[in-house]
Amino acid sequence: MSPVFEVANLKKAFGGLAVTNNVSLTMSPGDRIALIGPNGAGKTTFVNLVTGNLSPDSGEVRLGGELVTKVDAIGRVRRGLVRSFQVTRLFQDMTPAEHVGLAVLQRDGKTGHMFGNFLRMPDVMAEVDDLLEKLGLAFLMHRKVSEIAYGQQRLLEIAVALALKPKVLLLDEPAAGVPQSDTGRIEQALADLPADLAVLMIEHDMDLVFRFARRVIVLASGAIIFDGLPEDVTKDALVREAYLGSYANASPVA
Ligand SMILES: Nc1ncnc2c1ncn2[C@@H]1O[C@H](COP(=O)(O)OP(=O)(O)OP(=O)(O)O)[C@@H](O)[C@H]1O
Repeated sequence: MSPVFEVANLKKAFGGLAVTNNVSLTMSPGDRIALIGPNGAGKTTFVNLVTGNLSPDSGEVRLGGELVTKVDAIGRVRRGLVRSFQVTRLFQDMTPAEHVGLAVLQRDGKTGHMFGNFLRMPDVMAEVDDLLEKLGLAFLMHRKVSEIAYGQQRLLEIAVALALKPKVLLLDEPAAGVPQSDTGRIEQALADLPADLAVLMIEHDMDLVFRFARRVIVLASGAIIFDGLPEDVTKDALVREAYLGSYANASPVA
């Protein structure tokens, strides 16, 4: 299958510190990849570089074969590279329906309607209903974000990302901060993501990594030190050394 996303020899340094050190990877439709690494390994910087929120010092990023290294973040979203919307970027006074509706309009280049009553547009509302229903949020679609639980806000991030119809979805710790009682809903949402979507998830929770990922990439000091199957990652000597044993006792779930 031809790759949907390619990163080649990406480099970024802050001052003298190489934070992204010659990173290359490819993703195909349907991939389920977990990107892990110790604190400060460079995971967030990598995501910022590929989404266009930071400029690399050198290297290339391609989406669907097209070189996008010089394309801005919005242009990359239009081409199908979407990062999960962060809770901190949700508007507390807006409703889930308004968030997802705006994402649908943005995707279709109809932001001129943003201040009209787009919630009366049947085609927009059909998509809003459908997505919020799938994520179990339909019952509170007209409540303010400030009134809904944190776990529901994290599900809303996923709904907003999906409204943009991504080909590649980057998820930054989708269950972080969610009470244990609500993580099942997030995991279900991850399991229900479209089969042909390529997903890369940054995650510290190794139980979630082993349940979600079919491939694991380990970043340490800005470089990829492992790219392979989940069942092999904890056996890898370089990975064990990078974590100094902190994850080495975790075991993959069959
Ligand atoms: N804008 C910046 N200027 C200078 N140094 C930075 C900047 N952004 C990140 N760094 C440094 O780059 C390194 C990698 O940071 P990054 O946030 O990408 O790591 P991470 O793997 O996402 O960490 P964590 O798991 O703790 O979120 C760290 O040493 C960090 O201090």
